Amino acid sequence: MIEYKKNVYVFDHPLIQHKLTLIRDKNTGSKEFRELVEEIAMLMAYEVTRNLPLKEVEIETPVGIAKCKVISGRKLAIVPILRAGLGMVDGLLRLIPAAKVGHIGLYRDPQTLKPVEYYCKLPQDVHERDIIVLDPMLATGGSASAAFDYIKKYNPQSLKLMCLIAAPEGIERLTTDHPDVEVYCAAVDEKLNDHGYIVPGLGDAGDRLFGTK
Ligand SMILES: O=P(O)(O)OC[C@H]1O[C@H](OP(=O)(O)OP(=O)(O)O)[C@H](O)[C@@H]1O
Ligand SMILES: O=c1cc[nH]c(=O)[nH]1
Ligand SMILES: [Mg+2]
Repeated sequence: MIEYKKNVYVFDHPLIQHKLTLIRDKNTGSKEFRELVEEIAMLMAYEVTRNLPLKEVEIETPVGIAKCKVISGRKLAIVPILRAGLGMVDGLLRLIPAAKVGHIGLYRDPQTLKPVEYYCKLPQDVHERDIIVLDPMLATGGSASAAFDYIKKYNPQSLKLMCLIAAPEGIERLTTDHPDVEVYCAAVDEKLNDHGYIVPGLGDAGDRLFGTK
């Protein structure tokens, strides 16, 4: 894991990088794209949960008593930004099946590039939870910033963003608006184009996941 700047980390694990290359390819179809996004999210979850606190417990094996470790009562919630964030949810739930799932519906207006909110539903006890927001693309950063504005009203324990590809512009915006949020991504690309798309990126993540367009 590389520290890109304070609170921004890039996962350089070979499996993550290999799978990211496959989803960037314009010839990768929706079925394979979906499977790969889920797999990358699962691999990223493995790294993101590295510092979860453990506590000691005693259990009885068939042979004797063992002092072992279990995760000590941290409560997690994952919050995909619709639509594209949905593609990452199952990857996280495979490793953290007890996590609650909130949803934030935002789409980016193609003209203004500003996020438009259309749905929000979070777990009731957000204030007790560590939150991981999921969205494959951090472009201008407007959508992620709006999502954290919303979630912060509920005073969660901590905030993380997991994305696949980030633009430098999005990182700048998010770390300025929300310096307390830890950002995890698999790549920081070159720039945004005139339509606010990440270059070289992977295109429109939502459309590629769901086969729209
Ligand atoms: O950083 P930003 O400039 O805000 O752009 C990133 C947002 O754009 C995409 O969503 P989109 O608006 O395409 O909606 P969709 O997921 O429904 O396709 C993407 O999934 C992010 O949510
Ligand atoms: O490159 C981009 C930018 C925003 N949303 C996407 O899906 N892709
Ligand atoms: Mg989209």
